[in-house]
Amino acid sequence: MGKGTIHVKQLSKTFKKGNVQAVKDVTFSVREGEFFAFLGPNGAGKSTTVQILTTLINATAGTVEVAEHDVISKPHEVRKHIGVALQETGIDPSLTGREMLLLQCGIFGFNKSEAQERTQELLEIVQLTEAADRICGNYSGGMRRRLDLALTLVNRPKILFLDEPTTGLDPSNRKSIWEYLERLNKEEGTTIFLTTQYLEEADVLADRIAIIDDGLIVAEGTPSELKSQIGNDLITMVFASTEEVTHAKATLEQELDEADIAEREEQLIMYVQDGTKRLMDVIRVLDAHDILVQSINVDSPTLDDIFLKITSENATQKGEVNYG
Ligand SMILES: Nc1ncnc2c1ncn2[C@@H]1O[C@H](COP(=O)(O)OP(=O)(O)OP(=O)(O)O)[C@@H](O)[C@H]1O
Repeated sequence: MGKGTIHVKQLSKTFKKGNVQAVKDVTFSVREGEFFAFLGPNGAGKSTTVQILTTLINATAGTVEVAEHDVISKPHEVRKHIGVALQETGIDPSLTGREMLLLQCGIFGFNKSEAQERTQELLEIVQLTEAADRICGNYSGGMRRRLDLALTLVNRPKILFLDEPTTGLDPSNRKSIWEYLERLNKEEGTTIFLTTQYLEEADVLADRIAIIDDGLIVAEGTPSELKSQIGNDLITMVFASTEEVTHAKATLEQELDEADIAEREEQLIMYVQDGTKRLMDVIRVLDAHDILVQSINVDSPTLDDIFLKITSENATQKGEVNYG
């Protein structure tokens, strides 16, 4: 236990409007000082979960404890220990960056000199010292995100919630946000709960990842645990047409025991434990059946592969279309 922990049990949220079940019986915990990523496509239920965890909306069912307090019965206690940066920033375009920060310090009860000191410190952390006295309305998207991050850090929160903090940013701005977050997590021990659609972001930053799809957690683990779930290697085969792909898949499944193969456009992806050894079998089968393959490679899986595999299995189980 500790102020930097999150415990979520059987959390569900149904929006009456449209009768949308946005979150379905979700259970997970985040440890003190952990960097936790909630990874999922558009509409998966990430923002809804963040809004419940940060006391902004109520759950339909389940229990949520953040910083050792129940979000329903003790929302004010929870808010004392958290920082929240949502997708829409709460920045007033007519104020300067410095004014925004001073205002935020005031909200948290800092006196004038404390507020000035903390503001200067935060401007330096997010590298906005030079732009501090310009109005926020003229800031670039990246600068606005950095200011937003600084605003969430004013009260030195034990837990920081970030809802897609780098969506829409260019690679260099994304990288600098990553660096601040890593520093904050490593040096200050801040627990970070981050939602993202970017696999690379979760892979680079997170100690642990939960993959959410259609309101359900479909996988959870460290980046390497998730990668090893689907085999150590991938054999990727490219064919000239989708008919060839379908024919090759059926043939390989018939000839090779327990072949785990997915279709993706003109490609077949085969999940295997030992890629180099299995490659020989694959070539032998394709050759024996006169199936022409345009290219064939052995690679290690990325989180992208895991994501596609898991979410397509989830869709198949529900009888929806496969990604193939
Ligand atoms: N206030 C609301 N009223 C009705 N439905 C809602 C509301 N907010 C979200 N939803 C629905 O709940 C589902 C989950 O939405 P949510 O915003 O949590 O997804 P997300 O994973 O954050 O997506 P994105 O990456 O696009 O932000 C979606 O189907 C969405 O349309």
